[in-house]
Amino acid sequence: MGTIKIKNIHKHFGKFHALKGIDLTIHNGEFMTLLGPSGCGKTTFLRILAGLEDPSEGDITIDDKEIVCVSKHLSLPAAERNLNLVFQSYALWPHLTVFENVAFGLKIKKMPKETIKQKVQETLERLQIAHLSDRSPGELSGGQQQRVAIARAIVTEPKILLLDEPLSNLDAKLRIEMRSELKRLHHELKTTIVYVTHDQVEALTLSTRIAVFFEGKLVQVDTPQQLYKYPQDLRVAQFIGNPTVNCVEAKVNDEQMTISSPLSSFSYKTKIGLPTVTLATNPENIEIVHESVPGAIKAEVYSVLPAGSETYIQVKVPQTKTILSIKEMGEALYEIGSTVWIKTNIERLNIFDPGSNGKIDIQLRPVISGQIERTKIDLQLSKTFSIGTFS
Ligand SMILES: Nc1ncnc2c1ncn2[C@@H]1O[C@H](COP(=O)(O)OP(=O)(O)OP(=O)(O)O)[C@@H](O)[C@H]1O
Repeated sequence: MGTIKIKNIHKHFGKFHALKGIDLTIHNGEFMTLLGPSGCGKTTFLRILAGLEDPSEGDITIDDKEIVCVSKHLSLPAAERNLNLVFQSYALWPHLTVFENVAFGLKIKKMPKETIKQKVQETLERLQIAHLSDRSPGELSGGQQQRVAIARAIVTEPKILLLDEPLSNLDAKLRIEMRSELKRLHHELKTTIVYVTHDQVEALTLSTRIAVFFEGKLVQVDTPQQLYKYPQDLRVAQFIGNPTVNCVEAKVNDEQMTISSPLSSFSYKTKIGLPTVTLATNPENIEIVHESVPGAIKAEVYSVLPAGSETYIQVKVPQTKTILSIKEMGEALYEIGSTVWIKTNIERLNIFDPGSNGKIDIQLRPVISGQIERTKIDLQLSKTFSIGTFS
């Protein structure tokens, strides 16, 4: 078991309010990633979980056992929390061999020699480093050292594993390799993992859920799929996705219940009460079409970036100078400067209040004019939108 319940955690460093009331439940066996830009408070939060830092306010329980309760002046020492922490810098003991590094925690627990030998051997094999058993850390590559650090953390079978940017010192190829190793390990061990990163691809690929931090606050906790498709905050939308999400300002006409933007124009059912909103959509939700079909907008190809299995295309919407990113699978051949037509899937459009960054949940109605010059246009029929004609 390894369920962590965190209630109303605050952390002040002098006058600086680093964590501002964090509430989060991490379920047993979850791979929970703490994601956010540099300085948002992820590491501080992890250090509080680990017992390396005390919060200024709040409670933490692990499997209903209180480990932190500031009002009762309670904070269990790190060693009594049944968790292990792996740092970004592997922090291996340089004078000990790989075997001795991994065996250390078991020796402290005074396990019999034979049991230690067997457990260490099993763990080294699991991480595919058994052949390096007699080497010292100085004789290992960065990736091998990282595996030793992880082996050392899991050999004692902690309920909870805390990982602080464990892959950030590895090169791009090794990072990808280690990502799948970590995912496989989590699947096999079923340990609760709390993982800190500022790399959104790492978060999306590894996690069962992601907790996104901004400026000391938890902004959204969701599965990677939900977070990517339905960000609840504009900052989350802008942080997740590669290439980054397309954001455009759109004018709201509450009298006519219409929103017009360089991306798409449509009507809605309930008043918004704001003069402008921000529309956000991921690059794969915009399609390049080669003629002026209903709902399409004229644009000019600005750049074409082939990336092997996919192609990133940027287009400029002439009247507005807006540049949009589009992702197409496979090889896409477009001439820079040529005219294309683009069509946005409005079902995959998220709408935000640019003031608060919060998501606006409004019921959208059909595209009323796909073109910047408003011409009479037939509306598309989709399962959620009704048919009609606007002029
Ligand atoms: N001991 C400290 N004293 C004062 N301020 C601190 C201390 N530790 C952290 N901070 C501040 O608290 C904020 C959060 O820091 P933290 O290390 O948790 O951020 P982070 O999200 O992990 O960033 P990064 O990804 O760069 O590691 C930062 O503004 C940092 O400067």
